[in-house]
Amino acid sequence: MGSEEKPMLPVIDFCMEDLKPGTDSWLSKCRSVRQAFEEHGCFVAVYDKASVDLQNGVFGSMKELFDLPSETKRRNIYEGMPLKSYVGQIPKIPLHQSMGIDEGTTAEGIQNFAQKMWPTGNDQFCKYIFEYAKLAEELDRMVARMIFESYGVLEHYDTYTGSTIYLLRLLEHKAPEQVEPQLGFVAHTDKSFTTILHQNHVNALMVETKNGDWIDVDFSSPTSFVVMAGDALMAWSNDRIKSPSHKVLMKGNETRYSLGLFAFYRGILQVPEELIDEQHPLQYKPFDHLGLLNFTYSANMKDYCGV
Ligand SMILES: O=C(O)CCC(=O)C(=O)O
Ligand SMILES: [Fe+2]
Repeated sequence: MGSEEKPMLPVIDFCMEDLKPGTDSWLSKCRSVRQAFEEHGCFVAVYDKASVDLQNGVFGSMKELFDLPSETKRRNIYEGMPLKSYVGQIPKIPLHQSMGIDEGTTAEGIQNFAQKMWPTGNDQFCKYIFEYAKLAEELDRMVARMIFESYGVLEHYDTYTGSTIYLLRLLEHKAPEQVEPQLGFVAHTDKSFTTILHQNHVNALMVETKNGDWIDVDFSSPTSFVVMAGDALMAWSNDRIKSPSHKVLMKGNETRYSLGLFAFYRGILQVPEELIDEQHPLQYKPFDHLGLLNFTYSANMKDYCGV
């Protein structure tokens, strides 16, 4: 009994009306968030703030973007910064295309990006992407507060959020060319502090567990978001939280659109004293988080700032 059950990520509900700091439900969510991060490095958040109009608008806008000619999409270039630039037509992962939007939660950042793609502007695109980014940012802030609070270092939270910048990545994965599942995006860990993922109804994300199994993540519901720990949260937490390896494996015959909101700290991050003890000796030197943006997906945190 139960042995055939598929492994699943923890699901944490953020929809409650009274989810406010100081309440009992808030404290219990803080504990759930910490536990999910420590056990899996990620979880599915249920967050019902996106209207049907916003959902349709976001995924419709993404289709319009990725349907642009390759020469146009290549205008989104940041020299030496693979996380921000246009990625596409890569022989190893032909189904994958992605675009980064720098300062992706600001109207200006989104408008600058849209200007590169549509020289006469695209108000609809900007409206929907901005509205979505704000909502994902709100969820990220709430999770960040819960992380700081659950480790007893809430006083660092304001400094942290005051210095966060967000990179928004828009991704398209085409259906596989054959019947067999095909890799959409290679296994990697994120370089962010936290990442918020959202997608259309097409599931394809897989996350590696601590014992090396791969879990299929179902977040096909419009109210589901994946919250994932990046390498910077792993280092900040002194390895209490591990950034999980994840990849995209495409099946079926539909195009998948997904969005990743990556939180980066502008400045030096370091392990709080409270998180260092005999069982958890210091693992990382203070590090410049934005410096990680220049690294590729294969960069290793221990090489960057291990003690
Ligand atoms: O498309 C997804 O769900 C995951 C994308 C991802 O892992 C990334 O952009 O870092
Ligand atoms: Fe990722």
